[in-house]
Amino acid sequence: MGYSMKALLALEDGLVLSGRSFTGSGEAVGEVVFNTSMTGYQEILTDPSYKGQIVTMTYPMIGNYGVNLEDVESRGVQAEGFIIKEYYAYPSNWRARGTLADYLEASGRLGVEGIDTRAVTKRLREAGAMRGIISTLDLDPASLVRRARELPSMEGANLVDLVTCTEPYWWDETDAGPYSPTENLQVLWQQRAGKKVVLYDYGVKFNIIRSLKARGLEVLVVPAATPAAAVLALNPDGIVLSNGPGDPAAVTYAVENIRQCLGQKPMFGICLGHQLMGLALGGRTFKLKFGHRGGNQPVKNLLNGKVEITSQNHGFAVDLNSINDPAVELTHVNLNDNTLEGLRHPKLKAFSVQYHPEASPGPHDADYLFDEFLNLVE
Ligand SMILES: NC(=O)CC[C@H](N)C(=O)O
Repeated sequence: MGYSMKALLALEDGLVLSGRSFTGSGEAVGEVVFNTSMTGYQEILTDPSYKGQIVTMTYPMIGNYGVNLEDVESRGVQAEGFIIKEYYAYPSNWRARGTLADYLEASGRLGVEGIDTRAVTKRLREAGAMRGIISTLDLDPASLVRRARELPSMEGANLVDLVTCTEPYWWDETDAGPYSPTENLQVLWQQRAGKKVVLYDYGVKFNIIRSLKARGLEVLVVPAATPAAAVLALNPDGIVLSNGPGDPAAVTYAVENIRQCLGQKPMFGICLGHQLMGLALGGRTFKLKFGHRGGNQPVKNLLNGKVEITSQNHGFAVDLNSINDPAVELTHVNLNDNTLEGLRHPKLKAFSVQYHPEASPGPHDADYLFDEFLNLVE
């Protein structure tokens, strides 16, 4: 609060806009993407799928309800930086434990306000997602644009390795970490009874795990590179493939593990997990122009004709025409651009969706997918 330090935003196409830091001095680099959610900034900032990205919000005022202890989707802020129109520094909410500015600053993340984020969004919609920089340290527009152009592309980037857990752990709401590293997988597995599923952590949002737990499933979270053989040796009741950052095609070891698990156990993939399942089924992924991020994406369920309003955050997609296996059914399609939103392989008891049934933030229309997974498990 009280900061009025000048900050610049530069995009690789040469656009440079001037704003102010609301978190002190700093800099962030990454792919600049827009999110159309009206609320939920804390869930968005802590979603590991935003690794490598600077997020801008189309909603014009951010910070009004502060930050709290519950609305976290991982153990910290994951987005590289945050760009908003107007920061509101005096939170009003009974759950608030602090301000967004302090939260970002404590994580070493730069937040910039005073940017016409709708203009930025229009630019990204026209040109596609772009690499960019926000900075209070380098205020030379030409230098910033040059540096933005030198950043690595999101295409081909394996960012899963940066966000997956390092050791397997059982999820408890009260203790999302630190993870207990000592047990081997088999010993850990025996610690719990009941229906147990393994969740491959590619950068999981906590609400996926909470949604599984709410249905009575025990969830063992395992590092992304855990070999399929080690997972199958546990004889789990099901396998969940989480969301995560970066280019799915770059996570080749995950595709191979999923291929080995398919048909062995019921499987459910979400977002990156869906893309990886698509690849494992022989499909292809590609980068969308500017992606889908927000809580208002209309998706048609082709099995029952119903339209769901969904929560989304992705820049890549599975090519609808790339899966030749006739046993694979397309189950969901995006009504804005007709891209693939869901598929299933009934014989293999596997299904996946590109969007986020766990919401957080966003509508709960697609919550039923967790029930469908529970049915497969049972
Ligand atoms: N939320 C996710 O899992 C994102 C998947 C992938 N990183 C994408 O951008 O498409």
